[in-house]
Amino acid sequence: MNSTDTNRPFFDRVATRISRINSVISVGLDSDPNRIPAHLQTADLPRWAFNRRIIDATHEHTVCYKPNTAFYEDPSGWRALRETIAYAHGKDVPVLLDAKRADIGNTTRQYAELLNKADAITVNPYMGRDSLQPFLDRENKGVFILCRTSNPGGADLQDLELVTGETVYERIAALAEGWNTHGNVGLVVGATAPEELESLREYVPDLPFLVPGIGAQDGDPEAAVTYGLVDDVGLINSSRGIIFAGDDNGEQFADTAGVAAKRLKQQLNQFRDTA
Ligand SMILES: O=c1ccn([C@@H]2O[C@H](COP(=O)(O)O)[C@@H](O)[C@H]2O)c(=O)[nH]1
Repeated sequence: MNSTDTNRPFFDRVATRISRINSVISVGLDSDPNRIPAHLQTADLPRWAFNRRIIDATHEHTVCYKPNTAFYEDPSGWRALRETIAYAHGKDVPVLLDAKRADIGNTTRQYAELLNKADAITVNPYMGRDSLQPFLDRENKGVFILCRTSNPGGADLQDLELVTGETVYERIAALAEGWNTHGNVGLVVGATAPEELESLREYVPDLPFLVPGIGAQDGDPEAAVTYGLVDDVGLINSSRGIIFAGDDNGEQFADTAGVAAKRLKQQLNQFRDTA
């Protein structure tokens, strides 16, 4: 069964890939133009040249690629991203756009077009259900709602306690569960907040998590796996920790990334029930 067949629900496709390659890692393609090795800078599309080599070296360990759109939002960047998505699909790896979108109706309908080519997206719940509806309506695409983010300021708003006694992040999780009418919703919960990860897993036992924050942000890999997965389905992401693993400006950068992806897969597999 194909993991990029959009006739199948996103989380079924992820489950297929997890069991096929025995891995739960998402590789973040945050291909900062300033960090692309010198020998690729003269390519027609340096970010695409870089990503192609990273995909070649890492795909056998990778459940999903997660390009953050921040690194592609210029004309040649969008071209590089389109090529990257098609290439990942050619390796049967789904692509999750980390775009953190949402807006009022007509604008958010336009944002949801980002899903035409990709398999899943991250969205921001701040504007409420109608701002997410066009994403949620795409039944076979994954929608990951920011819940408890990994950055230090994630606590500023998300940890506030409401009059109901819940925290803001718990309220977001409860709302997300109600919005999950097609079974295509997950939450973004950072590995840098292991206690919140644990309490959210109890709060919403059925929602898979996308867990960023291991590697460069020094989050907790054991908590990421233990609480991020539901029936062994979820995505544990590392971006810079893989694609810039050696901080290697030379031609070996892709091999170094491949070794880092394999090592992370093996590290995370120690904490899975089924590995
Ligand atoms: O809470 C969040 C939400 C998203 N991210 C994104 O994930 C990657 C992490 O990159 P690393 O290099 O592995 O630190 C990046 O695209 C962030 O924008 C997050 O870190 N935390």
